Amino acid sequence: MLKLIDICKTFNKGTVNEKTALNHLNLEVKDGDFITIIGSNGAGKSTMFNAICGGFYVDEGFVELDGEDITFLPEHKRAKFIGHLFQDPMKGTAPNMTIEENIAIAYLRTSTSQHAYLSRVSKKEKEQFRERLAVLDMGLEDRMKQPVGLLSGGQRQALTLLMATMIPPKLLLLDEHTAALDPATADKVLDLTKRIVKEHHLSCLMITHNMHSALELGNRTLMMDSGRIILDIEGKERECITVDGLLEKFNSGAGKELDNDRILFSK
Ligand SMILES: Nc1ncnc2c1ncn2[C@@H]1O[C@H](COP(=O)(O)OP(=O)(O)OP(=O)(O)O)[C@@H](O)[C@H]1O
Repeated sequence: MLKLIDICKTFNKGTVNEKTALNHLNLEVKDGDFITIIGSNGAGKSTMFNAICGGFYVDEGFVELDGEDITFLPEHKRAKFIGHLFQDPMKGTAPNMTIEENIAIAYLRTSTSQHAYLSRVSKKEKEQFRERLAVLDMGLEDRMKQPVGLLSGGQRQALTLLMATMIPPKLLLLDEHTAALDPATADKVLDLTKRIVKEHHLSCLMITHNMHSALELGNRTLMMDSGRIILDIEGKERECITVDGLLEKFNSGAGKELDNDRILFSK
């Protein structure tokens, strides 16, 4: 459903700070794929997500989604069908607006109606928001009139996930979305992620620095280095591989040892 074809992206071209972040990268995501992504520091993982969601236009190559060329579609238009979560729980929600208003904005995001105003969200729709919030099991359904800025990082990340999937996106991008949370909260948000992805049969790409999560979640794992995908495993090969085996594959694919301490600590 998603195709990245020969994508190149270089930052600060022609200066001493020139950096090739994506180097002829190719990827084909099948409908319903839940892909975990792991890689060295500065491998280009977040840049690949930006290429997909339109954070910038790529220098070379094409981005196709469901057969449509979206290479030059602006980010705000792609946001109608691509959900994107970041490591920072403060991103993705408006802190001074209430939980209810934030959800309403997410709900109206895909609307093409000229009358899609917050004030037009009906009582019945608000009741649906409440039901969805209750599923998070964080008591947020009783705090709908409170500003989002009062929530903890974990509550905010769970809410952002709910908002990104309120109207199921064609593609969900998760950029280390649990990395800033304490372990117990991170587990809760990961569980929720699994449930939501399964419930809506979403196609999902998730960057993680946790090698166990990379192998346990989803159906396919990519490893990246120097702007390229150096390993792409699924099926039996993925089922049988251990964390050490994955590291060995990285070393032989990249021709060097993995330099990401956060990943190595999670081993
Ligand atoms: N806007 C930018 N301007 C200049 N250089 C950038 C920009 N964004 C990314 N880079 C550089 O491109 C390279 C790839 O960065 P990217 O953030 O995609 O890596 P990553 O794999 O997500 O890394 P990490 O795991 O360390 O977060 C890095 O060298 C980074 O410094």
